[in-house]
Amino acid sequence: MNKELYSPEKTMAWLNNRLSGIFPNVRRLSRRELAVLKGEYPDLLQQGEPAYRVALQKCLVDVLGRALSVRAGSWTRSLQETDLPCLMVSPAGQISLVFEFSPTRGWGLEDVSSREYVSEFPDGAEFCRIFDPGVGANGSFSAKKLFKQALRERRRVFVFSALAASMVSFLALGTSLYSMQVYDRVIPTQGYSTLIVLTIGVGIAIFLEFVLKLTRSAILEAAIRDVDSEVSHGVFKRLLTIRLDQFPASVGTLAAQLRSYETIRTFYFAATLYAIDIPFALLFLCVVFFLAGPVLVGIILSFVVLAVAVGMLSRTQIVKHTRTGTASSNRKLGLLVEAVEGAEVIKATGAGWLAQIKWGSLSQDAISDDLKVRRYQELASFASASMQQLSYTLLVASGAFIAITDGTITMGGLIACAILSGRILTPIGMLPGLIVQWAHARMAMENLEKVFALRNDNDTCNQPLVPERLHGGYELEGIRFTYAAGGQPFSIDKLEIKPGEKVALLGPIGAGKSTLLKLLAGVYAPKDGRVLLDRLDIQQISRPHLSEVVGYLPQEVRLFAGTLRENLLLGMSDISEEQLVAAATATGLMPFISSHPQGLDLTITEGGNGVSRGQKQLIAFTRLLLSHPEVWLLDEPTASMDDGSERSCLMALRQMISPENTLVLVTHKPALLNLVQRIIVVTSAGVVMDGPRDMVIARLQQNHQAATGPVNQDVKDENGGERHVVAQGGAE
Ligand SMILES: Nc1ncnc2c1ncn2[C@@H]1O[C@H](COP(=O)(O)OP(=O)(O)OP(=O)(O)O)[C@@H](O)[C@H]1O
Repeated sequence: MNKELYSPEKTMAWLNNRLSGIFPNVRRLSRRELAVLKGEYPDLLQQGEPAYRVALQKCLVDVLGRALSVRAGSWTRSLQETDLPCLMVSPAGQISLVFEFSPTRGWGLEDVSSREYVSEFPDGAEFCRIFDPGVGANGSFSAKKLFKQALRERRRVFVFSALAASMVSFLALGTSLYSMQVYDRVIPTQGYSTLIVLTIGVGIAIFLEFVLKLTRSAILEAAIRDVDSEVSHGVFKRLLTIRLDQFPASVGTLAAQLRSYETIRTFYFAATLYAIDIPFALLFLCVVFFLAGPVLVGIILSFVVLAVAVGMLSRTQIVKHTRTGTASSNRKLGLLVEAVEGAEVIKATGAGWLAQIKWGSLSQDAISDDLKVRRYQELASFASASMQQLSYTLLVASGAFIAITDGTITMGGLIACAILSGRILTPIGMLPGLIVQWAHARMAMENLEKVFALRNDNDTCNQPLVPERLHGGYELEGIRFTYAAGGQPFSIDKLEIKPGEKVALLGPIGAGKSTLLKLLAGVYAPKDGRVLLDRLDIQQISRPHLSEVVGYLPQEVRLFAGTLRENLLLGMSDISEEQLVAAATATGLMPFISSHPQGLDLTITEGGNGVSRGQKQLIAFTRLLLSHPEVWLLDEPTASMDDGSERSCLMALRQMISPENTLVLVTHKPALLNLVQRIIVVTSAGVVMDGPRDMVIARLQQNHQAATGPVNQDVKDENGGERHVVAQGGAE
């Protein structure tokens, strides 16, 4: 037995490499993350029965797939060329990757230690397709692809649905032919025994139809749940990979756009089921033709034309009003979010009435469009119901007329046609509603595609770089960056930061210091020019890898709902309790943790409510210390701290930042300048001063004195010594 094939550690490492090689947007897990996953599979795979190993290997694929954010399809016993790449588990519990099919060499198989071509798979082997939801062949995301992929995966459900629909239709045919037989044969001949047999037969048919419908509905429900989970997974994944500078300004619009996948999913299912039912309506139409001739078929076809016309007419109006209505309701949602988050300011400034007026006017717009959409929807549904009744009446009247005048239709035949017409007219009557649903789904898809069209992290390269080690040397040349909302572009002609340099960025408010820091963190991409980190384009370095190496502490600290411990360990998995306590002690967070009865399990509510601004900053700071980055990018890290906390944080930074680590610091606090040897002064015109710390401070003070007279304010630095405040606006 080849033990390597059963080793979860080796299998995971091998699959991790192979899958991230196959799918351009799949990030390779770090050794640390793999170690955590592996913890779930203590050498169990090497023991046990083959069947047990097979189950564990499947579990391993599932867990690893979820961690890598790829999806494993359902396990099957057959394999087609179109299903590649896929994973195979042999009956002995060996896992292999089926990577290609060659007409001459056969199936390409690879496992932990070898590669080979085989013409046949071992008996009882099981396969599962591996795919990246929403990712096209060229690595591009598209909402349409995401849905198509999810539905294609469940094509078996639709095949079953079609089969069930065909059986239900034949059973329905039985019910209508039963009426015909009763009227034409049983009543004239008084055939009681025939009546009993026919009635029992129809009773069984009705029961079977009921069971089939229940089964079909349960299977479809499961498929809807699966599609929903897959699509929502893909949509959320897309949200997480949008590059930060691409995020739309309105939260309401973005949330509504992302949520719209539910409308699309509902339509896709309704349309697919409708399409499955249509051939059977045609079958019934043929039966009507044979029983009653072309006149009755003509009446039904006229109803089809009218139903489509009603649907299309109302669709145009619905699209128009949905478009304007959606914009208003998105703005309403945005205002709601703003009002909740800014409740403090609204109360303090007494601006509630202004928000109320805005809310009122947006509500009016939204409701008036909503009502118009509703009106056209109802118009379509009432018109189709009336037309359906009219067609039925016309059908019966014409049938009766034919039966009286030339007798080509028997009474039984007419009754069978009337029953069958219900089966044909009902789906046709649903057509206007479906057309309306299509209009909504198309708009939802348009909105979702707008989100999918936003640029994402690492979208300039197919296989993002994962360098073994980054030293933190930056080179920026010809940088030009503009916010999507517009405004003055931020530009830098040339800037170099050597590995291990400790730099402060100073400048007046709104000069672009935070923007520059985000460019250095790689979360923003410049419009022109490139930010190079260790000579590599930072946009080509894998985003998750960059997050591990580059520690970026933003100005606005955001905590997430959960516990304090979860917030401190965000994105990290192998931090021990001792390390956590040591970091919290170093930053001065420990007294806060100890003073609270829940300690590290303190509940943090959505948006980080429940802790003060300074505490939030301390938590974020402690989190950064725990992550041990190579490059430290700090945006006013102590802005909300008191002197004591600031001193603790400064000491912690001194201890943690090694001489090899690069530090870029934005600050308005003089005490922090003790950490750096170089100062870069930035204004809206770009870099205006750059040099050794003391020289730049001296020049800034000279500029300040020249502008305002010799007024210098002295403050104590972190060690209690006197320092001069650096004039932030002095460079202007
Ligand atoms: N999300 C945004 N959308 C549009 N413009 C923005 C956005 N964020 C910042 N700006 C603009 O970009 C410019 C630079 O902003 P930035 O936050 O980088 O300045 P800063 O030097 O860090 O200021 P401060 O010292 O106040 O933090 C400002 O004029 C600001 O108005």
